[in-house]
Amino acid sequence: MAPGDTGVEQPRKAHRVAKSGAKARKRKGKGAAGDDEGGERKNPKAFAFRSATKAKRLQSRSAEIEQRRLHVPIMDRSIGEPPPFVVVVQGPPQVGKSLLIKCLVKHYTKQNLSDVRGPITVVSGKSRRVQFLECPSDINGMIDAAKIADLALLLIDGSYGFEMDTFEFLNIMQVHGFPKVMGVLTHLDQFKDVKKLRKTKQRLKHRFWAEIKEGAKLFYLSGLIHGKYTKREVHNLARFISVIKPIPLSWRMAHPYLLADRFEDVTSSESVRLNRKCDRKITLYGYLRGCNMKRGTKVHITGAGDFSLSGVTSLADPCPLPSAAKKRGLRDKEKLFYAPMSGLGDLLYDKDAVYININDHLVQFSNTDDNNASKKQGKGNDVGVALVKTLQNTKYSLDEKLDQSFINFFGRRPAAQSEDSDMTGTLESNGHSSSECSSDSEGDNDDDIQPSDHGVDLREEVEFCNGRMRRKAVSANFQDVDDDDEGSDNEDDSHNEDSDDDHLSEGSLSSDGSGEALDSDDGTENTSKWKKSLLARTLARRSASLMQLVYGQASAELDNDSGEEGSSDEEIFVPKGQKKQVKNELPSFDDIDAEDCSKFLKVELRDWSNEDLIKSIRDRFVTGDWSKASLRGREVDENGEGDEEIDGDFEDLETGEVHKSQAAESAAGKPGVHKEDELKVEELRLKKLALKAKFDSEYDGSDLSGEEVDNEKKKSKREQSDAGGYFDN
Ligand SMILES: Nc1nc2c(ncn2[C@@H]2O[C@H](COP(=O)(O)OP(=O)(O)OP(=O)(O)O)[C@@H](O)[C@H]2O)c(=O)[nH]1
Repeated sequence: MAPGDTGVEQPRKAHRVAKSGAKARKRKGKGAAGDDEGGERKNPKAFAFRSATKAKRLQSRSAEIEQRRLHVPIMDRSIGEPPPFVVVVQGPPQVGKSLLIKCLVKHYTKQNLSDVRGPITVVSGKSRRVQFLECPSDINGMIDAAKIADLALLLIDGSYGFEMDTFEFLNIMQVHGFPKVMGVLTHLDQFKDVKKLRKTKQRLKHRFWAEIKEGAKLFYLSGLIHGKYTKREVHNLARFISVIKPIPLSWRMAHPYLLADRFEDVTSSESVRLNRKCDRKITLYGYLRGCNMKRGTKVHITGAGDFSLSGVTSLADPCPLPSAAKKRGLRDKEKLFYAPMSGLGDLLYDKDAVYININDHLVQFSNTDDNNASKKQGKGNDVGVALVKTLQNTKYSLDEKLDQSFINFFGRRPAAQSEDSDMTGTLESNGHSSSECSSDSEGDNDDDIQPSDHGVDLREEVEFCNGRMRRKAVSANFQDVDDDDEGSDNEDDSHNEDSDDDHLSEGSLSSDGSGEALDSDDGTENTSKWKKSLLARTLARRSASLMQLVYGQASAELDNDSGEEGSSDEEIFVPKGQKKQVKNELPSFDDIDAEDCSKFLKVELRDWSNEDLIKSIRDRFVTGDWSKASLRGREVDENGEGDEEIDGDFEDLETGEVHKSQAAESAAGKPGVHKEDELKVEELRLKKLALKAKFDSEYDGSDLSGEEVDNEKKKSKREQSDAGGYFDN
């Protein structure tokens, strides 16, 4: 029977303070320390600094703490669970990006990923999720990835060295707010010599530090075991990824953005059937980052433009944190990953449907079976069967294909051929053969490599290595012995006059290959030299203007245009407003498509700091001289542009003021001079009208008949007589 059941409360023992043992000793120790503190307070001189260096260090430390305290605090506006941490895996082609993501996913989730497609979300800890994204190897993909990266893993092929892709990505990241960056060296198993490996590691590390910062993290993946990176190395890397703290970037925190991990076309099939090119409705799914997104706001989809948002809905978290996930039953496993594009995941609850995902490798497609069968048949494959199968597989008819195709009259990339020829040139001049290119950067140089503090001299070297084009990034400060020797040999042949700092950039064989004379002014421009080749390549990619190819330079046309404008005789035949159109070839602000504000239109703006320009419009305001403007209006009138009488006397009904017209006032002053002017103008006008009539009589389709001309003449005479009467008064 339990004692509580008796209903009588047992008396509890009072606590007795221990007088001996560990606790008592501890208590005693505390007391002694207190005495010491007291002693320190009693005799402060005894505890003063004895070393000046130590004092300085302590002072600077306290100053640093104080400064940090004074910094503007960063507001954390996130509500609830934070969205997954975006890890962008970037590197040149075939460096091992997909393999690294697969290994990391395996480490976190114990799942084998067959294909890396789209963002992959995994739970990396009790309160942390990570979203892996493979960065495409093209510039546009890099720009998109840099915008959302919280951590960038820069993969570098250790056996080859740095490639231009890495530097391009670093540069792009600098523009979009630099996230955390970690380097990962791969392909290190291709080194046979341990000493060489050590030297290369050291060299690449210092090069990496010079580019990012002293002490930046660089991981080494020493090789593959069963086609995967070693568990230990992946484990270490995963731990670093799990503990890294993202840098809060103010711009990102103030703007809502979303990395879509799934999208669906929800356009009704009927409207698609009626018009294949109809406006589609797309639903995008993803974790919202930054701040809240409002309905009706415009969203920019990278690479597609601006669109209006018709609605935002919050859905259940597809990859909840272990703490937040509610188990529905014992059979419910914790979902530790979410990768709909890669075919990972099971059940998916949507706004209006539930999806069951089955991994691609578990699904038996009849198509795949056919392919396998045809593969098995090998060379003895029946041609007829293959032909029929290809016909069955045809997606578009010939007409549709013809509709989509275009005929290329002129080469779209005229510089591409030259680029290729330059590449071969580079290959020859460098003397690298495809077999040796993987190990050409190694040497037995024992000198210590010192990272430079300022701009690093960088040049691009295009090579063909293992059957593919690679853009090696070579820098003067971090070159090894082999490269130095070869480089100096080549340079001795061709460039003898180069200075220490500039010889590498001068001797560089960039991919644009135009033999451009690079600036050799000072070391500060060194970092931007490689970007020139980037610009040249972009320009080369730009399609040629058909107009320019047929009619020559546009500048000549412009000259002609301006010449035509000068001739006053022909002005008369230009329809009203047409001249203006020709002049304003550039679109004005009114023409800008409000829907797509992502397009940048070059609009000619006037320089309003110019005094003369300001004076020229002064009279257009209420405070200006309106009498002049009215005169101007009349002149225009007299030139045959309009019939309305603008000027004249009028009385301001509000103030009761009577305004006299300029003409009337001037008539009172100097009537003779004005009369002469008027006559001259009238003469000119008649002359022009006569010319116009002559022109009209020559062409049948003219709008102005002879009768109209007569009417015009009569009208002008009447006006003249009116004016005369006016002056006579
Ligand atoms: N020997 C060796 N091979 C590696 C290493 N890392 C990757 N590979 C191999 O390199 C090849 C390319 O790997 P991927 O992961 O497909 O490279 P990737 O960067 O995703 O390639 P792309 O997506 O085409 O840009 C694979 O066959 C890998 O097995 C490494 O450290 N050592």
